[in-house]
Amino acid sequence: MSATLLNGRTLSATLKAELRADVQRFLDTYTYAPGLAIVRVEGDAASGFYSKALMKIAREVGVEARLELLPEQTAAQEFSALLSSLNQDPRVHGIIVQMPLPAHLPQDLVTNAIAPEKDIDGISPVSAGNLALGLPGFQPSTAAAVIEILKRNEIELTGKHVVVLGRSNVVGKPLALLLLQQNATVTICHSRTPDLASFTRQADVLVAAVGRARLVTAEMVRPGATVIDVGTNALPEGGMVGDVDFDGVQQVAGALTPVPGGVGPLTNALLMRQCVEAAWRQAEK
Ligand SMILES: NC(=O)C1=CN([C@@H]2O[C@H](COP(=O)(O)OP(=O)(O)OC[C@H]3O[C@@H](n4cnc5c(N)ncnc54)[C@H](OP(=O)(O)O)[C@@H]3O)[C@@H](O)[C@H]2O)C=CC1
Ligand SMILES: Nc1nc(=O)c2c([nH]1)NC[C@@H]1CN(c3ccc(C(=O)N[C@@H](CCC(=O)O)C(=O)O)cc3)C=[N+]21
Repeated sequence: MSATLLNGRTLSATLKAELRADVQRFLDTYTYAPGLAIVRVEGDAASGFYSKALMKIAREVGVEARLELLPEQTAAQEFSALLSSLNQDPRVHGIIVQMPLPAHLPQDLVTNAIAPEKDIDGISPVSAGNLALGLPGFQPSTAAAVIEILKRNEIELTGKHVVVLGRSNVVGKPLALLLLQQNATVTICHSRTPDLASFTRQADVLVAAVGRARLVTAEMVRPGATVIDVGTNALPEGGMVGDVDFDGVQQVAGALTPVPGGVGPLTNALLMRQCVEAAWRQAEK
């Protein structure tokens, strides 16, 4: 047996086409483009790649993006000052702060400093609270991408057992909440979970968001299950693999996302969608 590939690139192209049309409607209505600010503190190589990818997709859909690149040593005060000026800038509708940040910048200071209406990656406590309560607000784009890929491939979630590997604030935890909203039965596993395989083998849908290359092997997957690989792990020998052993797991899974070309491209498209959504909401106020 060989799993159906869930292609994130074609899905991302579809979303981009939808977004271009939406941005055009916005431009026809308001004469200025939706604006995005990408805030990156130097130091983490992977998020450098992510910034470039976001600039590119913004250009493709017509969002006006600017990159605020700060040196690694930036003081907390300076960082807050930048965020508060972006909060007040009427041409900036969405703000994304690239994670991870250097350890000297307190996480709560940063997340609290983003105005909730501009928090398009859903990292602030207000956004997280809205998500937990089922109120409208912005969702972390990676978690939203996982839901989108399942929905657009018509993979049923109601009543299904979804096992999420990883409990981070950007992926695992918000994803579990979104899955509950979709009426799934959700199990969250993490580094202290003993005998991971005993949980993963029960999954109708298995999501890996761990950051360990090829952690999920074929024996851990129930035959026919859907497997979503969020992991992006750079290999020492070059190249990138997911948290799933693709070659082995594709023999048993019913459907599987590749890395690259799976969740990643969709994450970027969904962040852009939330930015355009933020622009509409701010313009209509
Ligand atoms: N494609 C995309 O758009 C994105 C991809 N990513 C990728 O997704 C992966 C996860 O990212 P992120 O959530 O930020 O990572 P974090 O490092 O913040 O969280 C990893 C989670 O995995 C758990 N974990 C670690 N080792 C194991 C193990 N051996 N068994 C079970 N659970 C384990 C940790 O448990 P504990 O809490 O106990 O420490 C933690 O909850 C990374 O590869 C990252 O690069 C991230 C964001 C976007
Ligand atoms: N606030 C915040 N939100 C994030 O969502 C966030 C972040 N910070 N910091 C960095 C990580 C990383 N991340 C990725 C997004 C897309 C790809 C992606 O498009 N990957 C291509 C890889 C292309 C290639 O390298 O070949 C793919 O999977 O096909 C990867 C990684 C989001 N992150």
